[in-house]
Amino acid sequence: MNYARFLTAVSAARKPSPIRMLTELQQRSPPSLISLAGGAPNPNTFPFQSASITVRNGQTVTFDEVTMKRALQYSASNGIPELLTWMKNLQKNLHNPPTASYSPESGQMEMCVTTGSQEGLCKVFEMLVNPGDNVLLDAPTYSGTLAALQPLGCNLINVPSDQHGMIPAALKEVLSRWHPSEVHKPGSTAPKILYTIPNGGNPTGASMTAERKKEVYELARQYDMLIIEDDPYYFLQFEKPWAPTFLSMDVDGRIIRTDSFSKILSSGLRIGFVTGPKPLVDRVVLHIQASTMHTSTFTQLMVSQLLHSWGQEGFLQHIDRVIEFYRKQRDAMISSADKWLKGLSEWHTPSAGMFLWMKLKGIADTQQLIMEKALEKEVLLVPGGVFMINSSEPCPYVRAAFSLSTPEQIDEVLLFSGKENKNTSSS
Ligand SMILES: Cc1ncc(COP(=O)(O)O)c(CNc2cc3ccccc3n(O)c2=O)c1O
Repeated sequence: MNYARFLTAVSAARKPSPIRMLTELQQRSPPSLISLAGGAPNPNTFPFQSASITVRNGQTVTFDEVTMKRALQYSASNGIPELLTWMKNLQKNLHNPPTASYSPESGQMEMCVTTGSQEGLCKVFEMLVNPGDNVLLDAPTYSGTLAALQPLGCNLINVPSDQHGMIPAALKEVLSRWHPSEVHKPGSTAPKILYTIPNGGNPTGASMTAERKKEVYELARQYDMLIIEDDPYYFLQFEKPWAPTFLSMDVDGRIIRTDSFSKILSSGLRIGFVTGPKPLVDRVVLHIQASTMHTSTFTQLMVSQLLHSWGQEGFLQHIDRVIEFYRKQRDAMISSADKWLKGLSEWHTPSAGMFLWMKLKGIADTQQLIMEKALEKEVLLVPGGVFMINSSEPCPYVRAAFSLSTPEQIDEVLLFSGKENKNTSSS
């Protein structure tokens, strides 16, 4: 893979921060090292002394005075070593990426910690997307992705999808405007990246089949595209075996995967990961060096201590409990939709994630219904327009999240939606 062709001029111009390199050198050195280098503050001046966090299973995550001083100090831009190592072992165990054994220049699997996968997405887009670039994605899509991509001045091209994710034949049709042999020609406008949410899609709840992933991957090979696999709902797949990921089939080193702990450990701790070819992940880290410097050391250490005490088995047992919770929530929402919205609305039952994507019949655009009538009744849903590439286009869909409300509250909202739908479509 020639990774240079994918980089923006800004990303290509990034250089290692000398001061960050010194900090990381110091942190890798024995305590006997006397450093007058780093401008790190003296942790003895910090007011925080120790911490003990109670875990629901009765364990505690403890920061004694020595650990607390480390937790409150600067750390490496790519993430604290013990968390990175733990996550790399998990990725290898779950996805067995072909790139794990590649040489660095050939796209060896590399990872970095990011402040939520949102930071990872934002930095990956800013690394790859120039104004005027054609970018492929399946809309409707996560509004945070649109918020990160659209200001870059790129041209978003929608690839049709359905409840099983992106449709490979549709992707082939979109790509037929270009010839594979011409994508490397100077001035070629062929798309270089494709973005998708393969499991429990936001907002549609769609999950991509393994077969479709293989076909999409082969088309990415033909046209030498990178695939951004944004997968925060991977651990919220209700049925096993979990779908094979693009990372698991990445023989070329063309997958950039973003993972998140937000839906399984904590959304407020802001812990995400970018996994991808070393030449590209290293560029994201250079951007982190010059922006946030690193994700909070405190939260990384807190999560790392928990994960090391759980081990992968304990982590996956926790995931099973989380899946059971969201499966019950999903079932409650579907049961209420069947009761109150049959004939008035259309939907597909999601097999992962936390969203139900409903088309309200007889309503051209849900914006007014949601933002005025629903709010009057103290009901909040998301009008589907916010997930579309052109948010001003009328959209008959709403996104309903089954993550926070109780089954009783979900039933109340869908009862309201049914009544409103009847009134609106009969008026
Ligand atoms: C597909 C996809 N990719 C990346 C992210 C970012 O997750 P991170 O790891 O926490 O940074 C997300 C998070 N999605 C949402 C977040 C959110 C936060 C406050 C309020 C509302 C929110 N709604 O509605 C969301 O959908 C996502 O769905």
